[in-house]
Amino acid sequence: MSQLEKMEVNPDLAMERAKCNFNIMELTHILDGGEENTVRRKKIEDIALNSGASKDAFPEEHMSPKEKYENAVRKSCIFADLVKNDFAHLTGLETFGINSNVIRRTADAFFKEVSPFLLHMGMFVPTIMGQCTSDQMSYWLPRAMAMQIIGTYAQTELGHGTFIRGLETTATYDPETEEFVLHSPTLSSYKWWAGGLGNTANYCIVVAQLYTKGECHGTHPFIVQIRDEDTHMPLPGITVGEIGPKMGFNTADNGFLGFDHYRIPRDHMMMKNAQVLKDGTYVKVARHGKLTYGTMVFVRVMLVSEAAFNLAKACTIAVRYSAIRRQSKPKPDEGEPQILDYATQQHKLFITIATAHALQLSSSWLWRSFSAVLTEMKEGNTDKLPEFHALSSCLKAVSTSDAAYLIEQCRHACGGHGYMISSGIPHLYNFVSATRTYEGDYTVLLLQTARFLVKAYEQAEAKQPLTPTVSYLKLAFTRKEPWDSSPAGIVRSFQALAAGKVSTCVKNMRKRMRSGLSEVEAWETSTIQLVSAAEAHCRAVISDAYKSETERLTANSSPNVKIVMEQLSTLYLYYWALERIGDLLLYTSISEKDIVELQTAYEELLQKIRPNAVGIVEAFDLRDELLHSTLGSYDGRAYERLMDEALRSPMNKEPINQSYYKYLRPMMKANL
Ligand SMILES: CCCCCCCC/C=C\CCCCCCCCCCCC(=O)SCCNC(=O)CCNC(=O)[C@H](O)C(C)(C)COP(=O)(O)OP(=O)(O)OC[C@H]1O[C@@H](n2cnc3c(N)ncnc32)[C@H](O)[C@@H]1OP(=O)(O)O
Ligand SMILES: Cc1cc2nc3c(=O)[nH]c(=O)nc-3n(C[C@H](O)[C@H](O)[C@H](O)COP(=O)(O)OP(=O)(O)OC[C@H]3O[C@@H](n4cnc5c(N)ncnc54)[C@H](O)[C@@H]3O)c2cc1C
Repeated sequence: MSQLEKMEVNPDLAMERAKCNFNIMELTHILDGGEENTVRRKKIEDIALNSGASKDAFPEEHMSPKEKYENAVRKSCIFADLVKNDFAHLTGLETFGINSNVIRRTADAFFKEVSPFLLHMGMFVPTIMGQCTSDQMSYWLPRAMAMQIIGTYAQTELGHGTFIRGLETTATYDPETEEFVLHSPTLSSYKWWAGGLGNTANYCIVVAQLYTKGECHGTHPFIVQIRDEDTHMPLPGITVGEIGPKMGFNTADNGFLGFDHYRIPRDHMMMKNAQVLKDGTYVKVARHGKLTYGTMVFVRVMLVSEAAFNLAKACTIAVRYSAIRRQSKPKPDEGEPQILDYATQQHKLFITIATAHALQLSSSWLWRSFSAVLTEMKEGNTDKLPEFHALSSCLKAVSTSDAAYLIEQCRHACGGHGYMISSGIPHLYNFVSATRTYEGDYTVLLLQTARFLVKAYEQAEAKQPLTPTVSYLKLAFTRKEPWDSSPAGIVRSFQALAAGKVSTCVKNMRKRMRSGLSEVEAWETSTIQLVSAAEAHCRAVISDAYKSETERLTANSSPNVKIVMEQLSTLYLYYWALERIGDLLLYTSISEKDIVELQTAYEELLQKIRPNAVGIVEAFDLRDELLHSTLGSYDGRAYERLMDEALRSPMNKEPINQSYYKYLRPMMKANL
């Protein structure tokens, strides 16, 4: 038995648990969306994690890139089998993986980085569901679900990721053979980045410019076989490989792909939204031109829950560690305090917890809106798509950006030990910082939201009706918002601030156009302010959703759980009001006295949250297997775990490394 298995819980952590004054499990149920969800999640975690299949005999950090990948494939196959045979019925979905936070969450115990199947589950299958006709779906979906084929999503090229209309891969229809000919005309047209493409996938969705009868109809998705189903050899006309080491995602075999006049059958074009008939006639089916971008919108919604989940992991690690770490001696007569007692540490960490709640609740709210929009779209009504695109774009941008910033803050909060891979935080940061870029870069997505806001502002100006998430824009045409420090008052101030910023942008653009700039130039020169306005809009949306979801979810909860949730949602509002003081001074009547009072109220709130901090993070109910952390484990034995990990390092397997004889000894002897 290792020394660790004999260890008891760290006494500081035991003391924190003893003083928690609310029912932790009740909060867990709320965060899980109900007690029955918690029960089902725990069952799934027990099946998957108690088997020990998620564990590595040898630490992954010490494997070569190739070994890491092979180990991730091995575990992906075990995990896929578990999902299919042991708990697919418990997720309530015939399909596995899709929209299932539980499966997503459980998978993290198996992969410190990511599974090479992530894109299969996260984009290949959803694109089949969203872009195929029912005939196509009944052919492809069962094969993909049963993992008879493994797919990925190859849209981005070396030369273009953001600007989809600029993609260069061509799919030219040949009516003679009823085939599309896929071709990569330039180096910059090579597909680049798709997860699982390097070595794992034998199929992929390729987004290419469709040509038929000599005319280009823009980008469309195609299902393309790239490797032999038996030998796995790349097929003739296909050049495929892996793109090399990255900051994170190193077990995802992100790949490149080129086509040399490669032929696929006509019906491998995904034909739900547009079709090419046998004779080459192009038929547009969808009522909205951007429905082929549907998978990206779906994944953007998913990424808001991803941000919340990874933030929950980071703050669980950092808060537990801050409870067991003692440092400095501010009072000479007393011992060293737990670092969690420092106000500055609370300032770093409690906003992280509050943001995890804010994003999780906003994400549930966003999923509900998404389901409603999907239902309407199935009935042929796409009226809500522009608003939903604007909403999902800004929420994806702001949630992933906030999560990356706050995970880094958690690393700072763990001092030097947070820099260790074994703390778990570097992996979280590397993963989440990529989510700020992929599926639409932060700035680019906020500018999409800004386009919608500017149009909505013009509607407000013309006294036309506004859609719900922007109805506050009418505040831009009223007097300065009076400052009110209640939660509802702060949400209103954030709305007034966003409305004021949108109004300033529009006025600046108009002024620039009057001075001779074209509309495009006026937009371009205003983009810094437009990004800021879209961020302010998103902050107002999150604050509003967080506040109202907290009220809804605590309507019948026990008093102490209600207090804890309200404290956190108020903390979120105070924190962002203090961060945006300059803007509030411009767009509300906030005074110097109000600001001083707000700062005091914020600091008092940190103290109120402090006694329950460990209990609050433990309500995320993250098992040690999911955290992969020496610093954040349930027993709080961080030092023993750090030492245990150090001793597992291959660098400590021999008392003298051979480089001593080869290099160090000759050098030192020569210098005698
Ligand atoms: C068994 C083991 C398995 C273990 C696994 C565990 C289980 C896994 C389960 C689930 C996991 C879930 C997690 C998922 C993670 C997935 C990982 C993903 C990895 C990364 C993948 C990628 O990155 S794929 C590539 C994504 N690329 C992008 O996002 C590109 C961004 N660019 C764009 O979106 C667009 O080009 C643009 C928005 C920037 C502009 O588009 P375009 O130039 O075409 O349009 P216009 O500027 O002309 O605009 C015209 C008009 O249309 C509006 N519009 C644009 N986009 C949309 C849209 N999507 N919807 C609606 N409307 C849109 C635009 O605003 C304009 O409107 P106007 O009214 O004219 O203003
Ligand atoms: C880990 C990871 C996994 C990925 N997986 C996949 C995958 O599976 N499949 C796939 O198809 N793709 C994938 N991608 C690609 C990803 O979707 C793109 O990298 C992303 O959309 C950003 O596009 P880009 O690289 O072209 O960035 P660029 O657009 O070149 O961005 C560079 C900079 O230019 C700025 N910029 C660009 N356009 C504008 C503009 N109009 N206005 C203002 N600023 C602008 C951006 O804000 C950014 O600061 C992945 C990427 C990563 C990092």
